[in-house]
Amino acid sequence: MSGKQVELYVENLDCENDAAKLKRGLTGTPGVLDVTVYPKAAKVILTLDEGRTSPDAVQERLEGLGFPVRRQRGKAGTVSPWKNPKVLTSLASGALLLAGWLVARAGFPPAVTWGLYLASLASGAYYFGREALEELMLEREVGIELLMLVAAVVATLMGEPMEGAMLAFLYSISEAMEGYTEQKTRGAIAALMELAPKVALVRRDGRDVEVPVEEVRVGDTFLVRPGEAVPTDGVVLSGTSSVNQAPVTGESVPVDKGEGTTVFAGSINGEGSLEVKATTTYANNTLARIIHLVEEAQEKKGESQRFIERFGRRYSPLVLLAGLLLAVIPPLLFHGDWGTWLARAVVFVVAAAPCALVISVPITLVATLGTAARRGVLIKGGTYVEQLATVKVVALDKTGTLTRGRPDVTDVRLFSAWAAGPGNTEAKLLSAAAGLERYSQHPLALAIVRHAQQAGVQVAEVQGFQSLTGAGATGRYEGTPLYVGSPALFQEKLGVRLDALEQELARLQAEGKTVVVLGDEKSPWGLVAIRDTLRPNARAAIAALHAAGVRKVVMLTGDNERTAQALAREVGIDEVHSDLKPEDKAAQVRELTRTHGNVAMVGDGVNDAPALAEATIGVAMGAAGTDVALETADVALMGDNLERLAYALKLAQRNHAVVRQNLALSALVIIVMVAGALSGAFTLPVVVVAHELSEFVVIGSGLRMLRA
Ligand SMILES: Nc1ncnc2c1ncn2[C@@H]1O[C@H](COP(=O)(O)OP(=O)(O)OP(=O)(O)O)[C@@H](O)[C@H]1O
Ligand SMILES: [Zn+2]
Repeated sequence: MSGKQVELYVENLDCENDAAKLKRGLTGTPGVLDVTVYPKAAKVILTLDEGRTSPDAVQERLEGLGFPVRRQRGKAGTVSPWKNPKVLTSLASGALLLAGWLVARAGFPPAVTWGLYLASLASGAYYFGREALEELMLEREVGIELLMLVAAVVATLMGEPMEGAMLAFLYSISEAMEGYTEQKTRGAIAALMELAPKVALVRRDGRDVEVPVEEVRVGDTFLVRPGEAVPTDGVVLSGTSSVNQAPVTGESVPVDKGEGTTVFAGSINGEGSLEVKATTTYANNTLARIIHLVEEAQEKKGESQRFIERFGRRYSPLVLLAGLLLAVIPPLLFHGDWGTWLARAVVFVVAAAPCALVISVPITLVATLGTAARRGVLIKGGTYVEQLATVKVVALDKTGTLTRGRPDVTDVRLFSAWAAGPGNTEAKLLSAAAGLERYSQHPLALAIVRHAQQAGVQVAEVQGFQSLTGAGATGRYEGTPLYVGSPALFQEKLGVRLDALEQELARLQAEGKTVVVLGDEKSPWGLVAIRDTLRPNARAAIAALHAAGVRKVVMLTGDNERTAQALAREVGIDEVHSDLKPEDKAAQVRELTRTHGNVAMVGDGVNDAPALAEATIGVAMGAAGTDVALETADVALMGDNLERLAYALKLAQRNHAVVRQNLALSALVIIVMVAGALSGAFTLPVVVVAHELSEFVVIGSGLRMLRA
């Protein structure tokens, strides 16, 4: 059964409890086939059977459940806290608490004071109390909310209504704060969408008309004037300009754009005017996809978060049980005073509640993922952040990763024996080589075809083209089989000797050039040397990786040893593995993982897909233009800058440090407070305040990851 997918952003959805409630509310609604809730993004993705329901009906249902639909994404960060019901009930609770206290001091009868305190308790506990009970009854789980509710109610029953009310008020305000900060943190990424303009100047019937960006269709031509932002992704039809694409790639150095180049939504045009053909709709542009992927990543918990959640699920019931035993055992067995021990039990339950512990990981992670994305590094979930922090080896593909992947022919040499034949010229060699290579997508093939065309050579007709993966290609030229490929293909597979040009070959390879041989089954015709330029900052990027604590930077390539070594020396690579087939690359990655630990593999996905899949973390570079890389990589560097990987490693290490500090701090606070509670040194107000303070400190500390 297939249905229509609808993506909705809703208000008031800010934690797992809300998510569970929303899911319960919608599941079973007629026509709703599937519900996926993204609490951190405040987003719901629904699959609807349109025959039985409509998006409007579902919106109404959501409104009824207390989750009204927001009109636009990206508004998350701008939602006013004064409209949030959790904030409002909490503030009411505070006001009533204050009133109760004032009234008590003014000497009003206790009934009035009690009334105000009880109202404060009810208002403060309205949301978390309901959550506590729903969790208990529907999911059979004891949550922190229940610990707090029980403590507040028991304190009140013991004749301390002010303490009960204060607990409810402080806990509710910290909950509201937590929800609000999380919303704001994740809003930071959705706000990127605001960078794309609201209207586009589209050419319709020969005139330029302003239309809302949502109405731009694929294939439309739109105009981007100097200084304007690009409304959606497209290919430049005419004009030249330098464009700042920082929202997408995180790099504010302007990039030159001209006919045939790609521009991304949200980029800021420089001095020139560009005419662009839209390649995506507004909803599907790269910026929107980045936001979507980050929102998904923010839901994907890392190992440590899952561990803490599991721990929390077992720990909270134990706290409640221990509190119960604490209240009854000493009085029953050791003649303790009932009142004293009940009070201590209440203090203990609050002291031991693991609020700060539970929040420390997710808040930090949400901030880290958002910050990384704004700097052009898309990390697909908590697990990868954790693994990035402990990367030991970085493996790099050569073509397209260390080099630009747009090689050029530098030298052509003929074998004298072949050149002695009638009509055997460089032009004929190039014509035949280009005839074969025009069927191949390999960067080397493109270089050869381009060179032949520039030399004004007629490209020959070749039949029966066949690609020999990782070695070259073959086809029939003037009736005989012809081969183009690596020297190894000729020497080992075909048994053709290359002696006459052996020295020349070695010299070219030592210069870092890739040498391709052309020849038939009996004799070689000539050599074509091709050089790909190294990326300008490759050397700096590799130094940065070492500085970030990477033990080994390794090159994995299908090219020959000499060429690979020459390039590796130029950029400071530690180890080279050459002449690798795609499956050999994967095997190398496995071996590196076994001997050193976590391996990050950077590649372009052309002949290294198996290796990318095998690595702990598969990293794609220049992912902004290529959909597949963006979707399949574990970490996507949006721009073409390898230095961003070192940035990602450092960011992950900082995330790791902040999480560790947070966990240590919250554990320490719990230990001190529990000790104080058991010994009777701390009263309820003391632990409540300390508890909430520690939570604020942890949130504030996690938010440090927003700046990096
Ligand atoms: N279409 C082709 N034309 C000429 N030579 C080819 C072709 N395809 C492969 N080869 C030869 O086979 C070798 C290995 O190719 P492969 O695609 O595995 O790796 P690569 O492009 O050299 O480098 P990397 O593995 O770093 O991407 C090339 O260096 C080249 O010598
Ligand atoms: Zn708390």
